[in-house]
Amino acid sequence: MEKGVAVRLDKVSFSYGEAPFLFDVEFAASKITAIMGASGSGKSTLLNLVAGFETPQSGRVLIGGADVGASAPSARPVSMVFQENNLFAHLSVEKNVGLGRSPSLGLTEADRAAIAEALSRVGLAGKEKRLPRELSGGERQRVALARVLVRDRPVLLLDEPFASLGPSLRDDMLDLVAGVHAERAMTVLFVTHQPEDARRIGEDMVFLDNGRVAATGTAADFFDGTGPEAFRRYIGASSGGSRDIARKRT
Ligand SMILES: Nc1ncnc2c1ncn2[C@@H]1O[C@H](COP(=O)(O)OP(=O)(O)OP(=O)(O)O)[C@@H](O)[C@H]1O
Repeated sequence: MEKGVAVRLDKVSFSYGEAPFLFDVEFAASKITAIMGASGSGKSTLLNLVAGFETPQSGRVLIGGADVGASAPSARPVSMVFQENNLFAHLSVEKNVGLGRSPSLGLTEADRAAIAEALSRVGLAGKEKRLPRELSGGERQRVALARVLVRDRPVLLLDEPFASLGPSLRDDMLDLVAGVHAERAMTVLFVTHQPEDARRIGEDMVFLDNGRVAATGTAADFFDGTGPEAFRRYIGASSGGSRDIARKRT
């Protein structure tokens, strides 16, 4: 099983035609880093640059020290889970997970065993033959996580994967991610709007503002009240202050 690897954006510049983004940041190997920032600050763009869905205008994306600039998304050592639309509607749960092993679904016995194990790990044993529409929103995200497990890449990109789920289900899913992370030690980049989610599983924090990295540090530092001023202002504005966040968890 592969261990996590550091992810570095080395002076990566990018633009959709308007205000430019400039990312110069390293995500530590085998850690869960929560990425926060106001809407439009560039969180999804940063993940898309790592995944290879967008191409830097200059600078380099390094994964485990290797420049992945020339690699297509499928060749990069990453898997990604989005807020929704992770699954193919016409394929069963089992096949959606199988795509993590083989894009053509040419599955070996060993692949099938890995798929069954992954589905069991995320609590979906017995639902292999269902179609995505026959699942709840939370179950669909479990299928996406099972696919991450069989894909077994050292970097996991999560783009608000549980944002549409209710709070208690969200906590269950976060605990599942934390459990999988404890087993696999992948490097996780976790985009979230929810300070309590970042606090629950985040070890490190990256705070974006206006297309740039405005602050980095440990989650403990960010949330104990001494974190960066810009971050305190952000969570103060979005959720009524950091002390409320501490309380919400208890
Ligand atoms: N495909 C695109 N074409 C043009 N502009 C885009 C595109 N995708 C994003 N943008 C713009 O780039 C900026 C950053 O978008 P991005 O999705 O990275 O922000 P975000 O921090 O993830 O926001 P949110 O929290 O709302 O998801 C926004 O101003 C957005 O409008």
